[in-house]
Amino acid sequence: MRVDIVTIFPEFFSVLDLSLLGKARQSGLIEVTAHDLRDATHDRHRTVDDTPYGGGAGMVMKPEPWGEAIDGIVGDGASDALLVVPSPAGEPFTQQIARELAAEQHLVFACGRYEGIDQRVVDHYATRMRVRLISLGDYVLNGGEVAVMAMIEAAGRLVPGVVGNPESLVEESHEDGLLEYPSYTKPASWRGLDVPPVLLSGNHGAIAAWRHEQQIERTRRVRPELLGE
Ligand SMILES: N#Cc1c(-c2ccc3ccn(Cc4ccncc4)c3c2)n[nH]c1N
Repeated sequence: MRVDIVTIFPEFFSVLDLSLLGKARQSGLIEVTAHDLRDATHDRHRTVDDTPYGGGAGMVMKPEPWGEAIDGIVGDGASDALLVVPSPAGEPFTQQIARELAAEQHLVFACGRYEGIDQRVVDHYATRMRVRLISLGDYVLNGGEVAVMAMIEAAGRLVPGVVGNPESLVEESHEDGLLEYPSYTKPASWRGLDVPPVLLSGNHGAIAAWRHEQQIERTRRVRPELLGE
């Protein structure tokens, strides 16, 4: 998988050199490149924003630098890459979307700032490639970088070979539509709190049943809508 990120804060993504995704990059499973949008400007102040047509507070990101930056990644014609634009107006990011992103060969993320990116950037690239506006959640961030970091981590860990033991991906929250069961490790008793005895029983059938019941109970308590309730 190739991942290109366009942002005015490319250094924000240096953290992707660490941990699991760092290993995936070193092994060539995932190639991540952060591009500085200001490298696609040509004025002395490296301007990427301007006042909004129609008035209003804040600034809007100019279309020209975005056009030059994204063309520099996908060329100037049609592209099979998927352009992902984090936006408060986007579709809610879910595990299913993470799976869909993980199946892509080439992802291009456009990280906006200020009040967002001139709409014509999305409109233009929608004529040349698939474009998805995706929201991290129903709260307001100052830009797209945090959202893109979450999307890259959520999708990257699903890319075959990135996670050592694929089994560990199966029993996670949201993977089967339920929240995950509680986990325990040694010691068997800690500050007067004991590990549920069934987990020490060695009875794998009873353990699986208990874990599933815990998933249902936790999902009903915390996220009843996932059960259609
Ligand atoms: N994904 C996602 C997001 C964002 C988000 C994403 C990109 C940009 C670019 C600029 N801003 C700032 C802004 C713009 C317009 N309205 C309010 C704030 C962004 C916010 N906020 N909340 C989310 N869940």
